[in-house]
Amino acid sequence: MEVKARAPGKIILSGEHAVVHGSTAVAASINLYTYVTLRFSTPSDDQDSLKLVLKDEGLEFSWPTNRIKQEFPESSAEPQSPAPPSCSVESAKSIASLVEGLNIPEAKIAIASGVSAFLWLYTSIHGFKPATVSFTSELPMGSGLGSSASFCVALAAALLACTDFVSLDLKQQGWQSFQEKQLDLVNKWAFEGEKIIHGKPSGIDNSVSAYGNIISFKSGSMTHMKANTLLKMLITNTKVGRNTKALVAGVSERMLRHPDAMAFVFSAVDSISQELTLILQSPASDDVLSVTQKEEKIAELMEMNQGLLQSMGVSHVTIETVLRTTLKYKLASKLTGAGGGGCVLTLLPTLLSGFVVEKVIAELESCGFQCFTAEIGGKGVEINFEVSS
Ligand SMILES: Nc1ncnc2c1ncn2[C@@H]1O[C@H](COP(=O)(O)OP(=O)(O)OP(=O)(O)O)[C@@H](O)[C@H]1O
Ligand SMILES: C[C@@](O)(CCO)CC(=O)[O-]
Ligand SMILES: [Mg+2]
Repeated sequence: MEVKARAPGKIILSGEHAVVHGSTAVAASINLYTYVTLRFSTPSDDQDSLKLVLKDEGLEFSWPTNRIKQEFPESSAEPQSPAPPSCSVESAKSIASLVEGLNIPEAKIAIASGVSAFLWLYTSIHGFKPATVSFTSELPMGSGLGSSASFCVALAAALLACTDFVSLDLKQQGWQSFQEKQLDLVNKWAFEGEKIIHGKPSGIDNSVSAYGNIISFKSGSMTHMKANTLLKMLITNTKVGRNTKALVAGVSERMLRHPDAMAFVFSAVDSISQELTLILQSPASDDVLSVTQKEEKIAELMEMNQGLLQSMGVSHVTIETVLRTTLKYKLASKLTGAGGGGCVLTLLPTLLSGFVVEKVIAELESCGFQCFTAEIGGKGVEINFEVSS
């Protein structure tokens, strides 16, 4: 049996980091995906191992099923429960031992946390069943666009689609969506994977990757919004690599050093995200004046949020360069995702001429950055049972 899943990346319009500490954040899916293909081995394959293929990295890993059984003697080849367990200290040790033997090249060592999340989700759902699981992604990894969450959501979706916990139409052609209850399950499992990669995720990234659209998220509860206001964002990748786990830990340390001041920062971010939620939920309008007024408010909220992100210590010299460059064209920008490098959003107002957009992009790209646009607020994770020839 072969199944494919794809899960989108995301942009955070407001509230990253503060959301980890209970503030509201607003995020939207983007039309860049991580794809996974899962194929269980058949007796004729004569394959008694679990294979992981990371196509973009040119990496392939394999674990004999006996080796997995040795680390997880309690696991079975059939899924035991629909509810995701959290990775215990014992299981984390077993996973570390399975990852240690892989000899991941030093330059690609960041991949180890993704491999660990893979092993945890796979063995928790399908035990030691032999299979080949391949990934490819349109998202730049570790750049603030939710590559880790889309990796976990796509994987959880493909794994659960092959269990009795989720019923899908195996004969339907092309991509199909999950029902709400099934999405809840996929999202819960993906969150466990994100915990392995991030340490302390808020859950916003996996939620927006699972459900799609635009969501306003606070302490695990969310309001789903359709994109009433058509937002056009330029995404600039500074190409400075960073790691969400370390950045989230850095903000928590600052919180411990300055609890009162940071509580005000988080509270200000909460107000910004709530105001943004109201703007995005307000009825769509064809009237140019009201569209422009909305965009001006959104631009100002983005600038205020960026200032607060700076005070959390998660900006970066390259992010500041993007901010300065876009400000020359009177355009508002903010970092998106964990910051520390990665991607920056710039609001492109409806009335902005294509000529100006081209000039901004040219100037940003002359600094060595990479610019692109993406569609915002599309579908979440989907599944496909078509067997490719
Ligand atoms: N396609 C993939 N294959 C393997 N591992 C992946 C893949 N995508 C993401 N990962 C794992 O996720 C890590 C990047 O996650 P991280 O949370 O730091 O960045 P991000 O998710 O891209 O950005 P943000 O969390 O700010 O949105 C990678 O180092 C790797 O371990
Ligand atoms: C930095 C953070 O707020 C967003 C990363 O995309 C972390 C999280 O919410 O899990
Ligand atoms: Mg991430």
